[in-house]
Amino acid sequence: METNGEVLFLNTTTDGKAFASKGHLCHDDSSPVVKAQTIDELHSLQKKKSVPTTPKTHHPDEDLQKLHLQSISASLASLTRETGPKVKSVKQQLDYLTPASLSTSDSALKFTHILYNLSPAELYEHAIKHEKGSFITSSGAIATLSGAKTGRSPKDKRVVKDDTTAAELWWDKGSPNIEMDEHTFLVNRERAVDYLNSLETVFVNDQFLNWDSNNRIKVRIVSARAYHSLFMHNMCIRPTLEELQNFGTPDFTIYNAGQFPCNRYTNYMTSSTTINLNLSRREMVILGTQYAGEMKKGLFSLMHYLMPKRGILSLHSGCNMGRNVDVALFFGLSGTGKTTLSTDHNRFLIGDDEHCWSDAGVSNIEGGCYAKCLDLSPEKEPDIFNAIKFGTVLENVVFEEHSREVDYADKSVTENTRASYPIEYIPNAKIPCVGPHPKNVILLACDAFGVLPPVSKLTLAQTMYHFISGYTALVAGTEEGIKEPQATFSACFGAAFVMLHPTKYAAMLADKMRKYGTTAWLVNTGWCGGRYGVGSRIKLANTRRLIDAIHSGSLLKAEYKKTEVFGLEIPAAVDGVPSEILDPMNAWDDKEAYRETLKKLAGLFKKNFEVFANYSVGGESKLTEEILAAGPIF
Ligand SMILES: Nc1ncnc2c1ncn2[C@@H]1O[C@H](COP(=O)(O)OP(=O)(O)OP(=O)(O)O)[C@@H](O)[C@H]1O
Ligand SMILES: O=C([O-])CC(=O)C(=O)O
Ligand SMILES: [Ca+2]
Ligand SMILES: [Mn+2]
Repeated sequence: METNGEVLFLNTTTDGKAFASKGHLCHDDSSPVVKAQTIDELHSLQKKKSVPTTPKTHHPDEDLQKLHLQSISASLASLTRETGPKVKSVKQQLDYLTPASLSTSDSALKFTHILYNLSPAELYEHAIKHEKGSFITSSGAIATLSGAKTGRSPKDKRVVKDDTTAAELWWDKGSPNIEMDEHTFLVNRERAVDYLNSLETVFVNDQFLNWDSNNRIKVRIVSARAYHSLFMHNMCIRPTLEELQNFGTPDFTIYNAGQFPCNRYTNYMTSSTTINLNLSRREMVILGTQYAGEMKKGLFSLMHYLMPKRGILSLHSGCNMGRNVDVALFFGLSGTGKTTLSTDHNRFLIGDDEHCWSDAGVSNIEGGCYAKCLDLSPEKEPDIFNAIKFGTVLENVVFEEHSREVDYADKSVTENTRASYPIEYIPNAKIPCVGPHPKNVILLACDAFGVLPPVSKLTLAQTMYHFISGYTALVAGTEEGIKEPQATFSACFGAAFVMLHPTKYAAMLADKMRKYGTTAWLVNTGWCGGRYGVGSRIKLANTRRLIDAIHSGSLLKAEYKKTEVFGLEIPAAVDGVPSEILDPMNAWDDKEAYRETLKKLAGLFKKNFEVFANYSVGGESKLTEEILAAGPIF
């Protein structure tokens, strides 16, 4: 208990009264006393004053901070139709807060305590105290339950169709953008805001998207759960104290009232869950689902709208970089290996799921990763396993009651168990998360039919064909209701998030690949030696070796032959990989079954592509013809 070089002792006098004496060493074995007169004082010593967070103790900026939080609270309470809560100058804030400006309902008068950009430790405490199902696991990560929904609800997504978006967005068959009108959006917004406002406390995160500083987007997330606030703390880019003080008005605001349902009798609603995007108001509303991935992918949809307007391609892809500054992008639908394969101990991680490709190179949109945890092991995925520590959010995992050891094989809650952690939890993360133009583009498909080769080289037209097709076979339930493997086509390897017509993104990709001389590959991370149920999933170690050969450039030098039907160029040999798996025809015992399955899959590709046959890619009829010809021929 040494302070300022002085020591305090508690001595007891003969009459039993305690007094503090200064400096006198007396050989008494009673321990030194704390420098506090009361319990409250003692507790106040435990915490050092800090910024930025909810002001609890006085510091010079207290008044300003208080006003800042009050203005957020007031904008929640107010029934204004403003574009989200605005942070104003002190003078404006004072005007804003005069009683005359508040309407007279009780909810408008209520002060909702704003917990602003809390730290992971503070959020842990809130979650553990107030949110059932929150526990500290043995590695220090916080385990949480996302409630009834353990995956996204794409059928419940609605996008406001107004004069601008009617013309700009993709609305046709196959589009993820199901329309709603402005009025209904406001009805749902009011419902979410009223719910949030009825709470004693709400969490507010002010953060950034996109490591490309010229194209950074400021987002505000208003949520009811510490789990949601910590998830977004991990997933978005965390501002420095200085950046936070100069944050100003957000470019986009999410109102997450996920515990509270929407009213099913509201127009356009088909269930009690709804995720609403209003691009003109720059707002998003979530009702009836607590699955945190809705916020992450809602913001990704926003980027899929904003970035192409600036000539920047937004991509559902992972990204890493070698020591030779060679960048690779990993495209693929959910569960195909973007996170697993971009997290590579021998390379620098730029990001695992969402990127931008501009004239300056690539940049990660996010500040964190979101890894699938089912069957996670320290042997196969050491970097991800070790990232699951204090600060990491573990969703829907099962753990041993006493030791709190997580059992990653247990899918009692869901197959879509997840870990969300800040990107710097991966030891070789490249920070800032930006890199030069990609040398390789790897299209990942988890082929449950087992007929696509483990690796093949693509022509530009084939790349476009497979990019627009976006094939995989979903295995786990990232999307509500999908439990069995099933062939899926999802344009741009993420149709659930595109806002514009897929050919717009495809044309930009073709353009950039040509300009920067990027080579593309198709990698099957799925089945081998037979379809699901007969063959087995390609060993992760083998996929990693194939990808190593792409990165090193050695695969470019291999001898190639063309496969039947899909016309894919497959290598005869790859270092360290059994050659018999490289040609799926060899890997299957039953050749007849192989040919039949191959044709079946080719038919599914063809049928899926019909809707795109009438679109020209980037207004180039030549490229469009080439793309159509690059599909399966049978
Ligand atoms: N050969 C393989 N290649 C890649 N992943 C494999 C392979 N075999 C098994 N897996 C497993 O498949 C899963 C791939 O999931 P991953 O988190 O990388 O998906 P993702 O593409 O990032 O999806 P999302 O967009 O939903 O985050 C991991 O659990 C990984 O362990
Ligand atoms: O959004 C999610 O729930 C997980 C994810 O990354 C995806 O589905 O692509
Ligand atoms: Ca991922
Ligand atoms: Mn994803």
